Amino acid sequence: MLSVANLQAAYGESRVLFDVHLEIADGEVVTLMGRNGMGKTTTVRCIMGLLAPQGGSIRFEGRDVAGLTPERIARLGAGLVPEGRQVFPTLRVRENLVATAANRLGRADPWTLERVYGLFPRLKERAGQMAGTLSGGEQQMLAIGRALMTNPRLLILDEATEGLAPVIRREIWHCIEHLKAAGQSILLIDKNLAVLKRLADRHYIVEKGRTVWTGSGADMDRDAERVHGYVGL
Ligand SMILES: Nc1ncnc2c1ncn2[C@@H]1O[C@H](COP(=O)(O)OP(=O)(O)OP(=O)(O)O)[C@@H](O)[C@H]1O
Repeated sequence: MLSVANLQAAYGESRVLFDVHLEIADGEVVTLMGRNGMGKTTTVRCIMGLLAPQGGSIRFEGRDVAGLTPERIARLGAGLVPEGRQVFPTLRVRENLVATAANRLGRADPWTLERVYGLFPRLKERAGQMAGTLSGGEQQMLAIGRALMTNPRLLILDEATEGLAPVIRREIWHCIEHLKAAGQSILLIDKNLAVLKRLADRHYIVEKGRTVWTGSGADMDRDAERVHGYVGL
């Protein structure tokens, strides 16, 4: 469903991505790992159309999407949970969720408010609360719920659990497991190697703007020293 090859990108004069590649098939959960500043968010920004790539290709659902607007790419079925959540702070929880509902046509089982509340009962309890007053973990749940309301074919989570309390992290991981079991394709960025290894089908590691390693969790165990070096453990 997603195929990124030889992706190159820059901020002004400063080249950041040199050769990133990654593939996600239907229903797969794939991770993108690497130390801070190695190019994970920039890769996501290119996939979502938030930054125009300087070279390489990005194919999503069989189409070349490099250079399309973020709106077009979102409509093709890419849903992003951005780093830092970015919920609408002055809208209520319920309003945040309905504000982005889309892509329902032709979906056998579209996401609804009730389904999101079923996944995250805390959001139901706080449906009338301003999103800006939620805890960090609740905001992350809301950001995930908001992305799901667009019925994405591919859900992308940038820093899925960063800065969250352990109990909330567990809830987020549980939710991702649930989505995976339901066949949702997911691109996951996070630093929790142990959980990612268990949860994801395959992994990609970027180092200074290049994909330097790819493999399964079992490959990771076999190649532990190199992998730990790349992810900074
Ligand atoms: N808006 C920007 N303007 C200039 N340089 C940027 C900008 N955003 C990111 N960079 C630089 O691009 C490089 C890659 O950053 P990116 O955010 O993609 O890394 P990352 O792997 O997602 O890291 P982190 O885990 O810290 O988010 C870094 O050197 C960063 O300083």
